[in-house]
Amino acid sequence: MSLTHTPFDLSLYLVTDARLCRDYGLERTVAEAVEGGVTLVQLRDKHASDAEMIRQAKQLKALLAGSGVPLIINDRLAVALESGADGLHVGQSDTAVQAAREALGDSAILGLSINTLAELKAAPLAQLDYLGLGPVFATASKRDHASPLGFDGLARLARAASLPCVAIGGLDARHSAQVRQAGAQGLAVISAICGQPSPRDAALAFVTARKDALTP
Ligand SMILES: Cc1ncc(COP(=O)(O)OP(=O)(O)O)c(N)n1
Ligand SMILES: Cc1nc(C(=O)O)sc1CCOP(=O)(O)O
Ligand SMILES: [Mg+2]
Repeated sequence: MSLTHTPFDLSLYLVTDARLCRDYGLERTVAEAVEGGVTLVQLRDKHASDAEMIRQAKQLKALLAGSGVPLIINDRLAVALESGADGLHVGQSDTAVQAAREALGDSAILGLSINTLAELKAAPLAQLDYLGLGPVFATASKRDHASPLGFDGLARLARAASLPCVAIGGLDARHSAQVRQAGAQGLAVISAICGQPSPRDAALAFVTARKDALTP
């Protein structure tokens, strides 16, 4: 199947946590992070109702208009459908990929979390646009996360994957080069941006690290 989805760039993928943003607030965090160089945003909120998340998603969609940065919804298919977001990210215990693809259509960006080669083997890759590989390291940002992969485990998964991959879990700008050497296209982060004194500078640090890694 050939998917005709919205273009997206996995280089620096911000996954939000409104509680972690504290006084700075979700919208200001996202706006500044995009100024700093975030290329994709995922609205993730384990506490909000669907209605609240739809409201937040619509606000973020308006804020991102014209930036070229797509908005992805974590877990909730109904929110993705109702809010006009650009896509959905599901985990192994969320809505099945096939059902999500059928509901969202071919233009939506659809991502799946992967922690093991068995999960990768079982994944319906033709229905997907990207894979989230993690956690690379243990992290306080996700309760009951799976076993950390380290860079070797990340490389094993990225090598075996035939889709673009983004690494997630315990990452900061210092890990940019190693993540790319392991074969992932980019880094997905929560706490390295949300709750930082300047989300803009925090995002910029990833961009600088990437440029440094590319400079001979
Ligand atoms: C880019 C990206 N990768 C992985 C995840 C984790 O998804 P999931 O396993 O469903 O866990 P929750 O985020 O729902 O707690 C992600 N959200 N984004
Ligand atoms: C949302 C999420 N998913 C993970 C996975 O392994 O699938 S790790 C994670 C949390 C990432 O947050 P931080 O950048 O603060 O470590
Ligand atoms: Mg999930």
